[in-house]
Amino acid sequence: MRAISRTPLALPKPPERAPEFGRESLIVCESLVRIYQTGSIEVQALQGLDLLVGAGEMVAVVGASGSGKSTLLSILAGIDAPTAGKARVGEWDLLGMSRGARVRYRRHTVGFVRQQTASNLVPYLTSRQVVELPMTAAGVKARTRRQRAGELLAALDVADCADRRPAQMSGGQQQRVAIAVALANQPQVLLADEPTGELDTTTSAGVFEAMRHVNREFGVTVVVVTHDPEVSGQVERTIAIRDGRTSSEVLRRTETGEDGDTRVIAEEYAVMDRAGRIQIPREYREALELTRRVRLALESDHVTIRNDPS
Ligand SMILES: Nc1ncnc2c1ncn2[C@@H]1O[C@H](COP(=O)(O)OP(=O)(O)OP(=O)(O)O)[C@@H](O)[C@H]1O
Repeated sequence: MRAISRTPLALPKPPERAPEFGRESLIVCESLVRIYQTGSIEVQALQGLDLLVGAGEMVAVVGASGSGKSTLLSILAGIDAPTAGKARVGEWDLLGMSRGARVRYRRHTVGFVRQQTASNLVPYLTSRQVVELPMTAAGVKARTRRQRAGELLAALDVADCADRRPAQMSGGQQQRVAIAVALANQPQVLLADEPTGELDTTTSAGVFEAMRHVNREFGVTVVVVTHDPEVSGQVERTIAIRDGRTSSEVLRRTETGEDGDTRVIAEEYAVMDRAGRIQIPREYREALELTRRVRLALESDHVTIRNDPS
């Protein structure tokens, strides 16, 4: 229950019809719900998550273990289907897809890189062969396949690994080849679930730089789940998920000071859902002893939240 103080303000009239949520975005999740049922136990992995990602963006998704990051990525990858809500990637509505559409979506629109280096590749295939595999499935001609595989391996700095099998490569090289595989059919979106989780810090930085490179070079939109603050600190937008919902976002920009030095400015924002709900961080609530009932007041350019002394 909130007390809303009545400040006499002339409010602008709301538009007659609200614009469609995320109309301009490539990836749109709205009130996304995923419930897993195991026997009589129900787990709500996603509990009304909202997310917008624009074409060409590179974003990191962070959150505690069990917060729903992998579930979100599996849904975006077309591997898992949501229980309710809305999920759209480009033209594709991920809730109502037929089996055939799902195959086409996974083959052409998204590429997926997993954490386990070994599970991204095939032990008996060379890098060139494994990069060609998705193109063969898509009916790409042999000459084009060979040429594109060579270009991708070169772009990811593993051209020298073209004739090697996974066992003959380092973990970092394997993940670079895995990114090349994920990009084989020129997807709009590259999804990576903890792609550097099994790698040491230096190797992980190199693999992450390779993803930034493909984001810039090929314009592919990248969504990367990570636990690594080093990784999330290098993208312009980090989305934090808590209990199956988007809780906050950090935006980073580079600024050049008067001394000519460039520095990164990071600002954290709370995320408001479409119903107007926001989560006030615990330290703010504790500092002002905000408990169940608070006063909201509309000022000319901001809203205040105050403790209700009564
Ligand atoms: N196939 C499944 N069956 C039942 N419950 C599941 C399944 N997959 C995930 N869950 C549950 O859903 C919740 C979210 O899991 P998810 O793997 O998406 O979290 P996460 O943030 O990726 O965690 P981590 O960082 O540990 O990988 C967890 O409580 C998890 O136990």
